[in-house]
Parts: sequence; structure tokens; C-alpha cells
Amino acid sequence: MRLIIKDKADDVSKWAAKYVVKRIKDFNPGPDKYFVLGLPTGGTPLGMYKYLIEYYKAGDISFKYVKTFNMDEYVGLPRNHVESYHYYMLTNFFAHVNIDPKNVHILDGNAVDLQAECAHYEMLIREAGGVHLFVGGIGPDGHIAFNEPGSSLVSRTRVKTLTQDTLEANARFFGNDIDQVPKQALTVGVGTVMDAETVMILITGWHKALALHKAIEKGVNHMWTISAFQQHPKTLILCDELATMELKVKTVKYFKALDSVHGMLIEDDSHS
Ligand SMILES: N[C@@H]1[C@@H](O)[C@H](O)[C@@H](COP(=O)(O)O)O[C@@H]1O
Repeated sequence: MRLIIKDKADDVSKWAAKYVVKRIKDFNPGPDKYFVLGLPTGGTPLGMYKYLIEYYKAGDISFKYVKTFNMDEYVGLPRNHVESYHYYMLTNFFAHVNIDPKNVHILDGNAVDLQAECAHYEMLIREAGGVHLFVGGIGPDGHIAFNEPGSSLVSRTRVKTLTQDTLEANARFFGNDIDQVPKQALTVGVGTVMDAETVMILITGWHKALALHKAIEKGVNHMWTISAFQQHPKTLILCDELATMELKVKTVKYFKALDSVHGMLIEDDSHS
């Protein structure tokens, strides 16, 4: 695991976008060779999408041969609802880049048979050859996608009932009215994300500090599902200073000393 500590949330966003660009470019995708990218929603990745759009508009990256798989979607929220993840992805990213809509995959929270929808999603990921890079965020309770505390660490895509913590955290998107937050979601499983070649998790803000501590300084535990990635061969955790508040000083010092090594992961990129 690599812990990459940047000063501010905006630095995290820029680094994440540069890393995505570098991975796609290094892969050199084409009509017979698509780069498969897993994507999150939430407030944290908004800056990354903003930079990716900027780099696309500057002509530095193309999404023509990229397939995407989103992490999750609410159950029962109309697709055009402003808080649906379909709407989020379209307005914050897809509408601004050259991705072919047929290469975009987002779980359908309005499917008649939700379990069949989840099984189909797993099949689509397999058919695409697996995810090269899964970008994720976490909730303050350490959940990845919507894998709430207590989720199986080998779980696959499925229906999940949201915890009170998550309903409260997400009420801000629904006029601070917790009753408006959908109670269930479809989500990729922890195991689904674990299968990705590389996982990059973005964690910013002091309210995520305890989760980061549990993620990397404590044991693997299904009550903090992000901790499963201690057993992933290639996970990058990208955080800001605020999120390090609960870490040991020696953890922070060790990883900050690796800054130049981490810089090599995005080098050859022309942006500054
Ligand atoms: N299902 C999403 C997660 O995928 C996301 O990581 C989390 C954190 O969101 P934010 O970045 O807004 O804190 O929110 C939701 O629970």
C-alpha cells in the first residue's frame, strides 16, 4: 500500500487526475484494447473530475477507448433526479469528455429485478476483462462504495441497506431531510473492487481522519470495510493533511518522506 499525503484537498484532486491520465496513456488504449476505469461519486472526487475535464479539453487525454464502471447507485431514485449517481456522472464528467455512452456502466437502481441487475453488472465487468484502475472514496465510517460496516470483505455487487450514519452523511444532498435519502442502494462489493488491478482511494477532510486511521493502522475488519485493501497488492491511498489527524506521527513522516518516489508515479505528465 502507498499512502500519498498532499497538503490540500485540491492537491489530492489534481494528483488523482494526473494518475488517471498517466495510467490511461501508459496503457495506450485502442479499438481492440480498452482501458477499464472504476469510478466513484460523492463530494470528494468532484475536483478530480474537474481536472480530468480540463486535461481532456487541453487535448492531453482521450476517453474514446475507455470503459467505465461506477461503484454504486441509489435504489428507486429516478435516473434524472439531481441526486442520482447517473445524473451526477453525466453532469460532472461524462457530458464534458469524449466517452462513448455505450462504454459507460452505472448500476440501474430502478431495475425490476435488482439481484439480476447486480449479477449482470459483475458479468459486464468480467466481459470487459476486469477493472484496471478502480478509483474510490469512503464514508466517515470507512465504507467503500456502499459497503457499510459489517459487509462481507469478499462481497460482490448486490443490494445494500444503508446505515443511519450514511443516511445522515448524505442527507445534505437531500435538503438536509434524512427521510428523502433512499434507504437502499446497489453497490459493487468489496471483493469486486479488490479484483481491480490498482485501487486508488481519495480521503480528504478531518471527518475522515478516524476512518483513515482504521484503514491503515488497525487490522483488517469488516466494520471498516476500507481496511480490506491492506490485502490488495496495489492500493494507493491519497489523502490531505486534515485526514491524517488520527495517524501516528511516524506513519505520516514515513510516507511523506516518500514524496519524490510518489512523484514518479505521475511523472512525464506535462501538467503542473
Ligand atoms: N456511496 C458513496 C461513496 O462511494 C462515497 O465514497 C461516500 C463519501 O462521499 P463524500 O466524498 O461526499 O464524502 O459517499 C457515498 O456513501
